[in-house]
Amino acid sequence: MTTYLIKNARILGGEPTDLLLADGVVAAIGSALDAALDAGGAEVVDAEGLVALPGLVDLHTHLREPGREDAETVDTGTSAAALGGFTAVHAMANTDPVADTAGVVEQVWRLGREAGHCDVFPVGAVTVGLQGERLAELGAMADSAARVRVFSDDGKCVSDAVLMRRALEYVKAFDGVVAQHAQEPRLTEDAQMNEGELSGRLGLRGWPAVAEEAIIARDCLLAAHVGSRLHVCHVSTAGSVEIVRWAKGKGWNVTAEVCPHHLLLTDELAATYDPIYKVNPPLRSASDVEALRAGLADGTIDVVATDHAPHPHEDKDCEWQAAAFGMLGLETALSIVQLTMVDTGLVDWAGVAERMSAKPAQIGRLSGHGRPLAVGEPANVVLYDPAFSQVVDGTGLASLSRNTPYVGRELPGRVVATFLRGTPTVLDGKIA
Ligand SMILES: NC(=O)N[C@@H](CC(=O)O)C(=O)O
Ligand SMILES: [Zn+2]
Ligand SMILES: [Zn+2]
Repeated sequence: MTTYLIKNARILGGEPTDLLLADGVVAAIGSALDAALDAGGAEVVDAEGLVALPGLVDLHTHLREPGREDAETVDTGTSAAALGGFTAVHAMANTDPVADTAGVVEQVWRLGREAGHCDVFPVGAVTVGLQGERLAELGAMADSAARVRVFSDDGKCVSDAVLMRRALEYVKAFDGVVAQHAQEPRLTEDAQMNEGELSGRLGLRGWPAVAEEAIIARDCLLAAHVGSRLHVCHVSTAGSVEIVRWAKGKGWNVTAEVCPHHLLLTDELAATYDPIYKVNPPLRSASDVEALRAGLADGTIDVVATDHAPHPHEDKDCEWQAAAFGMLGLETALSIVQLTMVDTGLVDWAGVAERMSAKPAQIGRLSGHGRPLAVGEPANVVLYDPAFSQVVDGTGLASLSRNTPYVGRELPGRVVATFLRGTPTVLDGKIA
């Protein structure tokens, strides 16, 4: 196994130092590590000007395999993840077949290992076939080789309160968590965009904030009632932030995520009628964006999760109403977080590491990820150039799909290298 000597990296944005990666761990940190070169030899990586972060962990990725390999595969999706600085992703269960059995989650987990770009932790469905009728075999998925700890019907809401309660109760046995896609179905029938003055003007059916907030409030109460762990997917409104803040204030075991696109983009983009901006939950108002940034900065929202949702062009290049919900996220996540949270002074690089590595790993109960960059820890490392800037053209993506909403935008930053347990998955900004 090759040893890597990373020269002059700024760990969490601090002073330049060297890191020696050997045998899968961070073997040494400091200056004068060149002795490693003389003894045995090491590959040198020049990290002058680069920030070193612990490998990023995504709690919310759609890899589409099995079933929609025309949109993404485990191989292409995890390539995109590595290029985005991720060393672990949680693969959502809304595949075909649905990941609602030990067999399917083990298949996805194995495909991740074979691809080798990052660790894949399958999310198990809460209900059989995401149908919201009866609980899936949560225990068998937890006990499988895939060791599932996160359960979600994402794409659909577990709207039945009794089922949600049972799921919350059940996952306690193995310290699991239910990740809820908070969308009250009756309030969002045929909903197309954020409900407001603009949806009326554009003639697109509105998606009211209360449809999200009502489910979050209910689920916080349910989680408290049964003493279980709730995670709220893709929080998108100021009111949702308030409810999560309230639940945390009560000491309840509730965590929440926000997506990069909800930290940057607003519902005004729907006026283009370009379905590239169609996403679930919808882009909201500028004041929601502000509240989401503030909530992420003060810790009310625990993590950034991409909700990377690839769709082939025939499902996106069509009329707004007919188009699929969802946008790509893995390859641009860190840049969007730099733009919206770091360059605005809301969080520093240590804060980014907390929200994109440590906390998501903790919520997913991953032991080998989200660890600090310290001697003896797994060598999961991202080298990132925050001074870089580029206009996104969208052609060089590793994802099989092309539905990124950032084409034509100037974004800061670039992932230069990613290491998974000491082995590079990305070098010079390319798959290693
Ligand atoms: N976010 C989306 O707009 N779409 C997701 C489903 C989801 O995350 O709810 C998808 O699977 O395409
Ligand atoms: Zn969702
Ligand atoms: Zn999703």
